[in-house]
Amino acid sequence: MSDDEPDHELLELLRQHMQGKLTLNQEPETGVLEGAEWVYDNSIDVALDMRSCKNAAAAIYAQMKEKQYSPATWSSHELHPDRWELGDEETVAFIFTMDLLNFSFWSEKKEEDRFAVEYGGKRWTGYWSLVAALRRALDEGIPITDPHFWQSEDECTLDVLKNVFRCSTNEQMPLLEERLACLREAGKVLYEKYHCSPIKLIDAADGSAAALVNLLAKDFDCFRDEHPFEGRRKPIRFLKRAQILVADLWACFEGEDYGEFRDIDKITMFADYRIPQILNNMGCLFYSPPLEAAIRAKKDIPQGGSWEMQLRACSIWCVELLRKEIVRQHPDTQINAILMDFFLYDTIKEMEDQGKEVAPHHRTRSIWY
Ligand SMILES: Nc1nc2c(c(CN[C@H]3C=C[C@H](O)[C@@H]3O)cn2[C@@H]2O[C@H](COP(=O)(O)O)[C@@H](O)[C@H]2O)c(=O)[nH]1
Repeated sequence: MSDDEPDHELLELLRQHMQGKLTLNQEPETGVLEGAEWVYDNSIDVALDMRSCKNAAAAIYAQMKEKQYSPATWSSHELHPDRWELGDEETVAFIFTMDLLNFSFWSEKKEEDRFAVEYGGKRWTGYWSLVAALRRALDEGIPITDPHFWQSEDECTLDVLKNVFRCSTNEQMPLLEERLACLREAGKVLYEKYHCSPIKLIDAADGSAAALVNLLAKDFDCFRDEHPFEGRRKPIRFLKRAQILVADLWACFEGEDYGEFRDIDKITMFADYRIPQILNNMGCLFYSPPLEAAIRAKKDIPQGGSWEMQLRACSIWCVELLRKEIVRQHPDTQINAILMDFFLYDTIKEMEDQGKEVAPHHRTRSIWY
């Protein structure tokens, strides 16, 4: 083709693009933010206070800077492995197992009677009791992070899991049967689709955080945290444990190797029962009187109900608005929704440890968070 001849192929591509017909290899999206905004726009029992959000954004930024929050903060927690301690493969297996079971630790018992795990000379409750129990099992030679073990109905039994989660009080780890079902399903899916290896699953996402979240939601029932909401055609996607799994990999590996994701900033806050609590405490999130009364009375808030969906979605949207405000005030910041979430979770836990008076978190018993 001589220089003065038009490149018809390029012109055709351009024409298709101008007509919106050209779909370049578009990066995947999880749809979590879109769903959260939709529910926020249609919420009547949960709302945001924009003045408090503006003040909170400045306070969160200042405290995160002061505490130097970064991906490395994750491994600084005593029970979290850093990537060198267990080696890459076992670290990935540990994080996958942890976030497969990372749900519903709250208890109505008094502090001394609630489920707790003794490990490393300390008493661990809540999320940390899970991490401590997994470490203790590995120390005792129980292959609790091995998908082959999870599949075995002879080896990985409810009694074995009761032993893994044994504790010194008379309260059992909540939803133990459901946790066993998660392990069993994950073992089966990993065997059928990923050569029994979480690393093969990560490789299949080809460096995209959104793709990995979508793969987890597509292939594993127990990660498919999406639910219908009043009149909306598509389910609302929270994908909390799928997202926190990607976030924990990113943080533990500090954005390298099995933690390297080019679109990590697409991960949102993780819709659990702690972040709504601290957002409410900060005045950012507030409730209709009946919902406020139900939460303060520690009433059961049914999973999938309108109240619970509004709580989770509006919390995601609130953190997104806080993040945008922080970026507006500090355009060069590395702070993303993951680090904000980690900070908010750690903060509410510190406030509780210090005995600070905070309103209760909402009570929903579910495998999703
Ligand atoms: N949104 C959000 N939810 C989180 C975490 C974590 C722990 N992440 C660690 C990793 C890095 C951070 O720095 C943390 O040290 C647990 N959870 C959820 O909370 C609940 C447990 O509460 P409690 O029973 O009080 O321990 C339960 O639903 C659990 O899934 C988080 O980070 N964000």
